[in-house]
Amino acid sequence: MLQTLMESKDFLAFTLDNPNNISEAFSFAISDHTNVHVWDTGVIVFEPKIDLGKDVVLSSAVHGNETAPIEICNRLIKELLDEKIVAKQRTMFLIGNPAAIHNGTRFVEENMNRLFNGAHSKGQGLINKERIRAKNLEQYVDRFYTSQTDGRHRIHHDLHTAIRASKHEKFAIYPYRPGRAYSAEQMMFLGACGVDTILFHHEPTTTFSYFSSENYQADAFTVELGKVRPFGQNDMTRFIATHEMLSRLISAKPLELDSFSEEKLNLYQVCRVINKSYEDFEFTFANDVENFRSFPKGFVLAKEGGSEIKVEHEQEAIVFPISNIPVGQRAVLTLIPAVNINVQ
Ligand SMILES: O=C(O)CCC(=O)N[C@@H](CCC(=O)O)C(=O)O
Ligand SMILES: [Zn+2]
Repeated sequence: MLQTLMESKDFLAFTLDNPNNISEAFSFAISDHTNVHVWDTGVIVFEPKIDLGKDVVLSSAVHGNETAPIEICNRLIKELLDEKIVAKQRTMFLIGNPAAIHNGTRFVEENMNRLFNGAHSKGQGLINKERIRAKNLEQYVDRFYTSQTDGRHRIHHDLHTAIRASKHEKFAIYPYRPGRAYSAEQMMFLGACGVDTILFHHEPTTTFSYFSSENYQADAFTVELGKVRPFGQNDMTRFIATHEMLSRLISAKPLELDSFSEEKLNLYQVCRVINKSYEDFEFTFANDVENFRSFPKGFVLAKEGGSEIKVEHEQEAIVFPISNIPVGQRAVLTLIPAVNINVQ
């Protein structure tokens, strides 16, 4: 297996050749500076012999058809294996759902980004591969973060692309983190990646980024890097800044971040999570309405079960509208401008 990987240095191809598992974990060294461990299919850890105190998780393909993040991560892995860059921070890459990548779909049986923080084992339990994989991914994150002594800086960027086009092309969701201030430095890092818009979530979720944030106090984000496209159709020039900043992060090159100012970013707080309660749920607006489109008070956003769901604030912007989901799941988030955000 090592030979196959090192011939191509293409970890994505290696992962897709082994979509369910690998026969056994393996390790090797890059020159005398980095140990590399492949713990499972889609799971590769770079451990510098001397690191500078950060534990960085970069995950992609939690949704299998969101290809741009997979290409960005695969390029970084290749550059590390080729020694074009040298890791100076412990870094784990996770390719979340290889079977869904093969399928070219968001998921095979169940949306994996609703299965974290233990949700995989609730209800009917570990009944499908996505539930098992979500549980395993949690265990890899746990092993990666807890195998070190305390006091390290834990970071997790869970990289996605959105189904719809967005008024703000790149944006991040900052998971709910009661009692912890939001990090000015992390937000300016995202800004330097071209991610100029942050949504502050207001309640616990079952997403991968919330899992790392809540359980390991990681600076964790769901990062949306643009609109979903199949392999070969991403304009990789749109990700130059993101690639550059992630490369600097893991190789501990100067980040040269701007000082934080609310004016430099678009800051929204989640106002309402609207779940689908009836099978006949439907939006009133068209499929090509962009994320962050704002609607006035009283506007009917959706209809279901004979009633109307209306905008309640002066203006609410919508993000992630989706109606072909199971009853009980999130159909859309509404946003208002963020106020009184505790930033340090
Ligand atoms: O564009 C969409 O409708 C969905 C894009 C996507 O996968 N978003 C994530 C956001 C996770 C979060 O809220 O942190 C998701 O829905 O899982
Ligand atoms: Zn996604």
